[in-house]
Amino acid sequence: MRSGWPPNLVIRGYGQYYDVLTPEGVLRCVVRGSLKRERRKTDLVAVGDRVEVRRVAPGEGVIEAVAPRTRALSRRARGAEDAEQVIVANLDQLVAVFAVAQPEPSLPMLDRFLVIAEAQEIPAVVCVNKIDLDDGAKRRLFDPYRRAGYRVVETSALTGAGLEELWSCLAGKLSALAGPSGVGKSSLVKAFRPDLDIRIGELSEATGRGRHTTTVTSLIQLDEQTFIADTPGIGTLGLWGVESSELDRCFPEFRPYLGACYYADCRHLAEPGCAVRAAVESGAIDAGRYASYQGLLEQLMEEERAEGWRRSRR
Ligand SMILES: Nc1nc2c(ncn2[C@@H]2O[C@H](COP(=O)(O)OP(=O)(O)OP(=O)(O)O)[C@@H](O)[C@H]2O)c(=O)[nH]1
Ligand SMILES: [Zn+2]
Repeated sequence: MRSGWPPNLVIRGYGQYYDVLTPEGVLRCVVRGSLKRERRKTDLVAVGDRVEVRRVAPGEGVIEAVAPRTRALSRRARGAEDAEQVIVANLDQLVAVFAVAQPEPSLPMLDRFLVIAEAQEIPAVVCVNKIDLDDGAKRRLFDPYRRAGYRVVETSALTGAGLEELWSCLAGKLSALAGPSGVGKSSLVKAFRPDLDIRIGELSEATGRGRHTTTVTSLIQLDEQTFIADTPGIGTLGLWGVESSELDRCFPEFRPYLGACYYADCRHLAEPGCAVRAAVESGAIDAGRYASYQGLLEQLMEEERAEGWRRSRR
C-alpha cells in the first residue's frame, strides 16, 4: 500500500452502497452527496478505492473522499469517453490463469487478456495451473510468454507445487485473477485462505445479481495487505476500446521492431518491408502470438469500420 493513503478500502459495491474495510471492521457506506457532484458518475467510487469514511452508526458510514487512483482496470466503450466504467481501482496486476489441461489452454484468450492489460498499463503475470497434469510438453506452450517478458508461474493447487512462488507474486498487492472456467482460480485462492468459502467468478447471494453480471466485483482478503479481485465476466469481454493502431504496442515482443518497418503506419500484415513479419519469419517473434495479433487486429478494424458507419448515419 502507498504511504499516505487512507487505510480504508472499498471491497464491494452494491448499487448505492459500498462495503469499506476499515481498521475497525467493515462498514456499509453511502457516498457523501456533494462528492457525487464533484466526480464523474461512472467512476465515483469503485472497488479497490482507498477512501476517507465517517462512521454514522454502528456498522454504517459515509464515504467522504476518494484517494487518487494509481491505475484502474476499466471497461471502455469505443468512441464514448464517458462510458468508461472502472471495474477495479488501484489494481497492481492482472494474473491470467490457465490450466495445462482440463480445460486445454486457449492461447488466443490469454493473448486477449494480455492485450487488455498492456493497453491499460496494468502489469500482467501468467499462472499455469494443474501442472500436475502436464506430460512435460504442455508447459512449453507458455515459453513464448516468457520470451515476451512475462513472468510465468507454474502451479498446482492440488499438490501445492509452485504456490510459494505464486504467493511471492501476490503478497502485498491487489491482483485480479482472470481465466476461463475450471482452470482452478477458486482452488488457488482457497489454497491461501482455506477458511474461506468462496467460488471465484460466482457472486455472493447478497448482491442478488446473476452470475454473468460483469459489474459486480468484490475483493477477497488473503492477508492484511494482500487482496484478490473477483471480477466476474472478465473472461467474456471484448477488447474494451483498444484502438487498432495501438494493438502492436500491446505485444511487448513486437516493440523492438516497431520503428523499423518501411511504412510508418505499417499494420504488419502484407506491407512490404515489415520488420515485425521479418522477425516472425526468422523465429524471433512467436508465430502463434503473431497469429493472435492478426486475429485481434481484424476484429478491431471490423469494429472500427462498424463504428464509422454508425457515426456516418447519425
Ligand atoms: N489436477 C488438478 N486439478 C485442479 C487443480 N486446481 C483445481 N483443480 C480442479 O479443477 C476443477 C475446477 O477448479 P475451480 O477452482 O473451481 O476452477 P475455477 O477457475 O475457479 O472455475 P470457475 O469458478 O468456474 O471460474 C476442480 O475440480 C478442482 O478440484 C490442480 O492444480 N490440479
Ligand atoms: Zn510492420
